[in-house]
Amino acid sequence: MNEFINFDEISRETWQNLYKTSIAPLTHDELESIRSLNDEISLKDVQDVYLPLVHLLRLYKKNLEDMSFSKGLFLQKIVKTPPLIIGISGSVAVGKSTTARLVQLLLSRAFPKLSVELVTTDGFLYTTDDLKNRGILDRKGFPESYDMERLLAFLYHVKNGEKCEIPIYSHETYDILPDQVQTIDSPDILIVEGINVLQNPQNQMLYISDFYDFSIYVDAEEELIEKWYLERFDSLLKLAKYDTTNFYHQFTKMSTSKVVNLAKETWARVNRINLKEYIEPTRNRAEVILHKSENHYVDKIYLKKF
Ligand SMILES: Nc1ncnc2c1ncn2[C@@H]1O[C@H](COP(=O)(O)OP(=O)(O)OP(=O)(O)O)[C@@H](O)[C@H]1O
Ligand SMILES: CC(C)(CO)[C@@H](O)C(=O)NCCC(=O)O
Repeated sequence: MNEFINFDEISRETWQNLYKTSIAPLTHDELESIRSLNDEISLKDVQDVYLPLVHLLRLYKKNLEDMSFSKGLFLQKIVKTPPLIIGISGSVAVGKSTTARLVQLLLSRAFPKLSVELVTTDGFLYTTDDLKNRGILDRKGFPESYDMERLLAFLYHVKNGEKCEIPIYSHETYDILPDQVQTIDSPDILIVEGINVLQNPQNQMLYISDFYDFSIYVDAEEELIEKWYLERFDSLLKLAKYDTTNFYHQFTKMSTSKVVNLAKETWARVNRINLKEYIEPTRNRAEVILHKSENHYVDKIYLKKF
């Protein structure tokens, strides 16, 4: 069966015209803040792809509010609208965090009075020491390397309007930062980004999928993702050159060909296998699939039919 049987495939040309009339163009300051996010982002993509996406998110938000209101009428009590939780998934290095930060910025603009928070599931990875003790240091990113119970509990507390503290992962130290936390204090919208967002742990009482009101899978051909992974590896190395505390510093002393081989091997042995075995199989759980081609250009969008 076609994997996308349950989706409408929408060309970029069709998508960009869907809600054009109702969206105000971005101001100079807004464009500048997007550029400072990542100066490679195509502003045309923002206008053509991400603004209609944010418009669609408005509909899901309205739906959540209407449902809470109707539930309140039924129960004859005030039911507070829970925060809207958006999941963003896809391969390592496909551009999830860049997409997530962009969506955060555009949602903050669409809803200036609301708080829009962003977390990454990387914070729920076990520490390097824990991974070593479990004998799974070479399985970082695979399902067993995350404390999924803790992620599930976190989503439950956020939906319940409670203040939470979660760990922070650093790509620079390649580990959870000791003694640092990110505080999430009852946001109106929470974006959760990570390779495992659409994976399905369940404890005895809770299903993780119940907590997401909307989800996005960022997709691209494997060869392109590998290329972006190798480029990002190179950027991390440049950042690490003079910083002895950085995990990547050790590789800055190696010859270029050795480093390229190491990065290629890590892609092939770890991230590619994870993509094929555990990440890509969750793709059709998303509400929207953003398909990217060369230079992160979004060429197709898939929207779930029902
Ligand atoms: N829209 C975009 N335009 C241009 N470059 C991009 C875009 N999105 C991502 N990139 C680049 O692609 C690389 C990977 O992006 P990013 O760090 O967002 O990926 P990720 O999926 O969050 O990765 P990870 O899971 O490892 O954290 C980075 O070098 C980033 O600068
Ligand atoms: C932290 C994750 C798992 C996800 O962001 C990834 O970036 C990672 O570190 N993977 C392990 C293999 C590698 O070093 O690329």
